[in-house]
Amino acid sequence: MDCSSATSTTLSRPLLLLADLQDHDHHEKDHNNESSGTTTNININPLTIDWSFLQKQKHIPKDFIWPKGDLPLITSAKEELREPLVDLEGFFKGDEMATRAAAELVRQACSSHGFFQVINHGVDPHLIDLAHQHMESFFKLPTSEKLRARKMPGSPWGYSAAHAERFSSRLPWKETLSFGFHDQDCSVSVVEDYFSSTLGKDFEQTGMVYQMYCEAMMRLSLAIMELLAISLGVDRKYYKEFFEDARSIMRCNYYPPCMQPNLALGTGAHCDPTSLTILHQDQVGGLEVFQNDNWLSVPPLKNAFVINIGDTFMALSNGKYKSCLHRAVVNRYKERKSLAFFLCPKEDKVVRPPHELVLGEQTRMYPDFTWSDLLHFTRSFYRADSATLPNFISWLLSSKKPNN
Ligand SMILES: C=C1C[C@]23C[C@H]1CC[C@H]2[C@]1(C)CCC[C@@](C)(C(=O)O)[C@H]1[C@@H]3C(=O)O
Ligand SMILES: O=C(O)CCC(=O)C(=O)O
Ligand SMILES: [Fe+2]
Repeated sequence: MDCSSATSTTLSRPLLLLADLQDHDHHEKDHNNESSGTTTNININPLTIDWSFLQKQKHIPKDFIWPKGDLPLITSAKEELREPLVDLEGFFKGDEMATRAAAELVRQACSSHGFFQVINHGVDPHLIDLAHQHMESFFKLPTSEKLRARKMPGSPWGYSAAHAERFSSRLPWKETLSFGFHDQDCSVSVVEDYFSSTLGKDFEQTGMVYQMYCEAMMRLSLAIMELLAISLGVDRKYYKEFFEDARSIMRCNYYPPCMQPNLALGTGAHCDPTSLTILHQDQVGGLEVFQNDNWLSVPPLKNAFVINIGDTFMALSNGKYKSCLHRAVVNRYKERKSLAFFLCPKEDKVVRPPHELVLGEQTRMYPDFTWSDLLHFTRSFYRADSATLPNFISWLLSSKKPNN
């Protein structure tokens, strides 16, 4: 995308400042956080946030302050997650010995905390760079331009500033751009169509880049699904076939610098409700994983993808693999960006583990459910956090009770 052309069409930028607006009735009933330190008492305009204005303030608005128990102990130097790098080269070549070695690393990591990293993944490094460049260009646009892609009520896709259109406190210190991906109909490039229809001709190249990026993510996802099946000792096609008509979510995360990083969070502690996340972070650092009762930082590796197990795959593994608890912290000086591809099954597919994992005395850990039920739950009733799945199952079972 030629950024100058994008800015040349920029409308005269209306001064979109924080405005005192009636707080929206969000689906989340927030409890205002009692937090230490002076706060800027500005009502967040749910339609937009002027980050350049925000960053000039000495204190962050109260709605961005998280409860003490959620906050990073900024004073402690973060211990790094010592995570094996799973080399996929041998697996891609069909080398059985290398495949078994990779599967064993995956099994150990996923049985404990659902997180590993992969190298020699086969994704073109230039495509990854392009995806980062276009993400940078988009988030650097004037607010009025970004708002042309803003999430409309009822739609999961589009631009959001701090999810201020959904939540009224514990706002994440981030901007996001989310869109859907599937490759069932080869005649349609869903991502290209999304960018062209939402943002116009100037974003055709961006659409092409993210279409190619999502196609690469899909290929890698299916390869990892085969490796996960091997590591679990089940039919190596089971998960690949389950996800062949996947309807996935692509999300660009942009975390501006924050003047009070010890009071804010870029993304609060959570397990992804989805199945598998393939994340590429820039070189700034800020991703943390909860392991052995500790928050550990994940050092950025340019040639690696972060892979984490989500709630839906935990159910697909009958609880053998753990949904990874993670978060993103922010810092005072450097913006941070990450590309997150969330693999999701087709909405109406019943999430059920392969029979090999439910043999004999092994009971089912979770009832049957569909991804559309879980997605609806996170969009309408429950803000995804570290306990989404158990709360979802309670909600699902109670909604099925005959007297409901
Ligand atoms: C299905 C999804 C919901 C979220 C995006 C994908 C997978 C991760 C989820 C999320 C990032 C978990 C933390 C809270 C959340 C609201 C966020 O900070 O963005 C979640 C996403 C969402 O609901 O939009
Ligand atoms: O930005 C990151 O490093 C993590 C983002 C994340 O966990 C998410 O978007 O689900
Ligand atoms: Fe996540």
